[in-house]
Amino acid sequence: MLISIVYDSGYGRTARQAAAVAEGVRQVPGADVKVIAVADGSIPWDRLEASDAIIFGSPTYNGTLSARLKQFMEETTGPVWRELKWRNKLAAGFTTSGANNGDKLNTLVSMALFAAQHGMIWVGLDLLPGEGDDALNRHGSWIGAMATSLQGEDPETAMVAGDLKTASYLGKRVAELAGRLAGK
Ligand SMILES: Cc1cc2nc3c(=O)[nH]c(=O)nc-3n(C[C@H](O)[C@H](O)[C@H](O)COP(=O)(O)O)c2cc1C
Repeated sequence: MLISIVYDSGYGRTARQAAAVAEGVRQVPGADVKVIAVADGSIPWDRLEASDAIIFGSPTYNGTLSARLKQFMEETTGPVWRELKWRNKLAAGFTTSGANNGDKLNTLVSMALFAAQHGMIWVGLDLLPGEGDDALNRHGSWIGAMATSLQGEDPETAMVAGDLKTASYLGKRVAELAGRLAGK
């Protein structure tokens, strides 16, 4: 099955989270993942239409999606939404913020609502809250994968191990469910 990850990242942290999601997808036999940075310009609409699942990622800026991910969402209106081309695809989301809370729930809610408006099927996390920096789902989020980056550090060291594991877990979960839906 085809899994696409569409994300934005101003300073490289969400890009690391996106890479972790992709690594999780790759753990599932038969999963083909493409990572698409909206900042790269042209959106591969055909690939997205062919995808079984699309996973959205954004930094939390001002308590919501980055402007570039929002721009991408608005651009789907003509080529995708008018014909509900993404109907019944799986969707999921991830975000990183600077503060532990940082209002990042709102970012994931915005993604889930966007997916609902496209007739997509939202996949959250099935992980009980974990404790400690190495733990899966240390933020106790059900709606999607959250990360809190260490401010003032390079992207290579800014991400917390448990948050990257959680991102990978989400990617694997989406790929496994996409496989089940496809009867594989
Ligand atoms: C314009 C802007 C707005 C931000 N707003 C928030 C916010 O509302 N809450 C928060 O916790 N962090 C906020 N941050 C911090 C970023 O979420 C954090 O640095 C994140 O890791 C950036 O991800 P990126 O490297 O993928 O851009 C903001 C950063 C910027 C540049």
